[in-house]
Amino acid sequence: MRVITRQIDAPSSLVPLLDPSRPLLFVRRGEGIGGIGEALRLEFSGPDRIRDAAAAWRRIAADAQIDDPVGLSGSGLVAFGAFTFAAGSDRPSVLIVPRVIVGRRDGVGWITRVQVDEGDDADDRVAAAPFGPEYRIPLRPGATPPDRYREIVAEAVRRIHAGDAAKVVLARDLVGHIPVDADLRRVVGELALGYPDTWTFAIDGLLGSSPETLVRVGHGTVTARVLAGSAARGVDAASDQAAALALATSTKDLDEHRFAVQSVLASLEGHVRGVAASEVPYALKLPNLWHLATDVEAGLADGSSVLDLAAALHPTAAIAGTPTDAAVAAIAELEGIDRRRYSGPVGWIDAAGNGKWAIALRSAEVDAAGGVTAYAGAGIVADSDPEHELAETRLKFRPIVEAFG
Ligand SMILES: C=C(O[C@@H]1C=C(C(=O)O)C=C[C@H]1O)C(=O)O
Repeated sequence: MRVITRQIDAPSSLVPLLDPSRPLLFVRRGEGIGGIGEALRLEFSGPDRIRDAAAAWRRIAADAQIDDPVGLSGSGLVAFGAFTFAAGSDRPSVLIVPRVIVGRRDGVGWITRVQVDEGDDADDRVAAAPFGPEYRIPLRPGATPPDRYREIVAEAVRRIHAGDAAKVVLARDLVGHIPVDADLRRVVGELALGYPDTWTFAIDGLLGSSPETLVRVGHGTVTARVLAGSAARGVDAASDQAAALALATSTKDLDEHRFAVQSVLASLEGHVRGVAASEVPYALKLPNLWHLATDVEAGLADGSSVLDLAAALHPTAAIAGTPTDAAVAAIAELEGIDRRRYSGPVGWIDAAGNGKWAIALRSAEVDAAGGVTAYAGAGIVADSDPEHELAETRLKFRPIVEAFG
């Protein structure tokens, strides 16, 4: 592959530049990268899907000729990726190298062109195209309707009391249908506008706005943002403060959160040095929710790429549970849905192994026939209440329900 990056005037928004039916995007606060076309697409499956992708990418990156005078996070050769939550999903996990990548960071814009074969002329006209017709679709209960969700939460609580696991994250689904040729940039644009502090992504039909950073690597530094423990926002300033305070002092939520932080620290062990994480989590404010959050920072110790670390981290206790094997088995048995790429790693990696990966939450998968499946879940612990957990999933669906509606 020959890869050439050049500086351009920073585009005010990347979304209008993308392909309406196959947008590729990873942004936060208006900064990040978008992709057009596919120069290379690799698919992975099975228990080693992330590790296999990390190894394949190392070989591809080593062979590429890269001319990148811009040198910012996301410039040069980049692959976007989305991985399934489960090893046995019927969906593939993918790495996609676009033909053209556009980026924006610190007021600087750039364009990267990727040439695969000699004489292969990338169509380099990148222009904003007007959005297609408006559409608004409802998302309705899917394979796991609310009644069933209450039942499986109650069953998980019973199993936790019986000692099978300490925490199990259970999700349910909503389904809908968009018109043929619907412009997916509309949904992505809504998400980016409504949830600017989250990672807004669009990769291979997986669209969403996730507040949770699985892992980031850059300049030899590794960071993660662990979320677990949630509460509804208050209706006014006083009740909102009270909700945040109640969350930050709730034993149930602090327990749930501790499991998630411990799983991240244990997975990073051996790969990092000098780990810094706060003793107590803070309350992270989103438009729809409060979350307990812990930011983790460390130095990279072993030359791992961001995908190597994603492979080590996935699935964290934030989206699977504790202990991992028992939680994953309980999820497969109780949920009765294929999570596909929901709660899997989603993000990008560059030729040096740096990159940014989020956990695909607050998201939906759009298939080729226009079928939409959205997922949201909640961490179940010993004193979880089914009605409360159901209400929490409703709040977590809000970004995606509103973006499609
Ligand atoms: C499982 C989801 O979110 C995860 C579970 C949380 C919780 O149980 O409190 C909070 C944030 C995420 O780690 C989801 O959004 O679907």
